[in-house]
Amino acid sequence: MSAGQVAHTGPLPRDARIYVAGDRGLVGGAIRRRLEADGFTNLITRRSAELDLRDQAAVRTFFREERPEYVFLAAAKVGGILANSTYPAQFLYDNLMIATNVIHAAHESGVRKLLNLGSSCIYPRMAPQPLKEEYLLTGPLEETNRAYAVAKIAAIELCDHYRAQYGADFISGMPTNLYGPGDNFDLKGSHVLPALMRKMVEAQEAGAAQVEVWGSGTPLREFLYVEDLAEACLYLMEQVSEPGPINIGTGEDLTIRELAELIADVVGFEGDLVFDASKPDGTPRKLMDVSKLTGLGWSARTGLREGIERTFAWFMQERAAGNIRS
Ligand SMILES: NC(=O)C1=CN([C@@H]2O[C@H](COP(=O)(O)OP(=O)(O)OC[C@H]3O[C@@H](n4cnc5c(N)ncnc54)[C@H](OP(=O)(O)O)[C@@H]3O)[C@@H](O)[C@H]2O)C=CC1
Ligand SMILES: C[C@H]1O[C@H](OP(=O)(O)OP(=O)(O)OC[C@H]2O[C@@H](n3cnc4c(=O)[nH]c(N)nc43)[C@H](O)[C@@H]2O)[C@@H](O)[C@@H](O)C1=O
Repeated sequence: MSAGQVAHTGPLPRDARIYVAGDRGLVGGAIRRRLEADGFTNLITRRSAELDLRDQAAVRTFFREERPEYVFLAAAKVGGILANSTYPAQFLYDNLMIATNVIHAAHESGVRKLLNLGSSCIYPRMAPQPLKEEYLLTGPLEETNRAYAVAKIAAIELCDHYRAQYGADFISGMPTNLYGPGDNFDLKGSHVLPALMRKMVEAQEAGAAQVEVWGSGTPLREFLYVEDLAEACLYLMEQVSEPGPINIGTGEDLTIRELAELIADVVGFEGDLVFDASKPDGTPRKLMDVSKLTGLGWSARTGLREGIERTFAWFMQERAAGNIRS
């Protein structure tokens, strides 16, 4: 195949060999469930304890032996604002190694198509809003997640250069902040939505009158339900073949204070919200411009309240069963 002749679009065969990297996580789990529900019969998965994707030799052997035809790259070192700013070396190293090893091995072993997942934090901190794909690399990054963002930008570059030089059909989706069943509820490592949900449930049970919300409450964030994201990933894999990031979001945002109030309403927490200004706010706003993806034919369907209600139901059920990650 010559460079540039790289488009693999159209429905994936139901018996295609598909590797979902990171299938025990929030995103990979939702992608695996989506594929199973759609009748895909030949899914390949590995836990990190079985295959450490930072290990180049192990990754190369895995791809040689398993010969996946399609790859959803949803394995990464991931966390909220505190984890990102406390462990920048690990966020940079792990994510560079995972992306480099998987993308290179996918190329070497002849993978037909790969979807690389990044994040909205790749865009400059003070980029105009909403964030268009073309704003990539036009200004300085947000300090609290610069290490993670640099690794995610490197992964986009790998996909684009392997496409240009080798004709590899590797594409990159950039989701906004995600939430849903399977999320990380560990208060030190998690993102804001699961953190506030857990804090409010625990405050209610303890009869506490207040819950602590980090920062000023004024930053704006956009939230996409992870089952919508999984649908978008399959859509991209089947319908889209082009270089550069493709934003995946809802195109709507709200303040952290508004988010906290909405979660309190769903959970039934009636106490006070106390804002801890000693904790970082992070990026003031990162609203995705999703017109590229909507123009290609996909848009999100789950409203924020509905998504939070479903996540809350899942959280309470899994918590009762002792299955919550923390
Ligand atoms: N959560 C969010 O809000 C957002 C996430 N994303 C992107 O989505 C992708 C997935 O994130 P998410 O599902 O939230 O993350 P999770 O932390 O929920 O899951 C991460 C997954 O990666 C696997 N993993 C981590 N390190 C390694 C390793 N060294 N070797 C093999 N597997 C490893 C884990 O495997 P195991 O469990 O077996 O250890 C786990 O299955 C990431 O690329 C992230 O950037 C983008 C935007 C927002
Ligand atoms: C997905 C995305 O996720 C991260 O970026 P972030 O959007 O800043 O992430 P966050 O969800 O942790 O915080 C959002 C906002 O919410 C506030 N906040 C209030 N109270 C809590 C709280 O209890 N926990 C957390 N985590 N945040 C809280 C917090 O102070 C901040 O203002 C990066 O990892 C980045 O790399 C990335 O890709």
